[in-house]
Amino acid sequence: MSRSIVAEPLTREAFAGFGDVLDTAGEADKLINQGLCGRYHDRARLDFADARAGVSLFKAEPRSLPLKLDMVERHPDGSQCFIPMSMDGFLVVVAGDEGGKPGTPRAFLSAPGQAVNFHRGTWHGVLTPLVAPGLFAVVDRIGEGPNLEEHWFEAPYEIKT
Ligand SMILES: NC(=O)N[C@@H](O)C(=O)O
Ligand code: NI
Repeated sequence: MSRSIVAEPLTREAFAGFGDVLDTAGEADKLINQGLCGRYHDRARLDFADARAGVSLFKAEPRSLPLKLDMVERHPDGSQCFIPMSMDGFLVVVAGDEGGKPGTPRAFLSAPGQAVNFHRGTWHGVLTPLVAPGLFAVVDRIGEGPNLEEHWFEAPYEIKT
C-alpha cells in the first residue's frame, strides 16, 4: 500500500469535516471603522469545554517537502487555531477518526493569508511551516489536564506535492 500523500490546495469545502478555513475571500461580512476595514466575522467554531481560551505565539522550525509524517495528535478538550503572522502558506495535515484512531491522513497547502481552526478532537499534524520565520498566533485551550492524544503510525507517510 502506497504510504504517500499528495498535498491538496486548502479550501473551506475540502476542510469542512475537520475544521474551519479563515480567509478574506469574497466580500466582508460587514464594513467597520468608517468603511475602512472589512470584518470577516466569526469565522471559526471555537470550543474549549470548561476552560478558557488563550492566545500563544509559536515560532516553529520550517520543514521541507517531501515530509515524513510519523504522527498526528488531537486535543479532546479543545479546538486549536493556527494563524500565520506572515503571508506564507504552510502545511496542514488532518485525519478522520476510525474507532479512536486516525484514518488515512489528508494534507493541504494553505494559500498566503489563510488560517485554520481544527475543531475539538480533530486529528492533525503539528504546526508545520514551510518557510521561515514560522511565526504563528495560536488560539487554543488553557486549562487543566494534557488535552493531548498522540498517535504514532506503524510506518510513516510521505507527504509530497
Ligand atoms: N503542543 C502544542 O502546543 N502544539 C500542538 O498542539 C500543535 O498542533 O502544533
Ligand atoms: Ni495541536
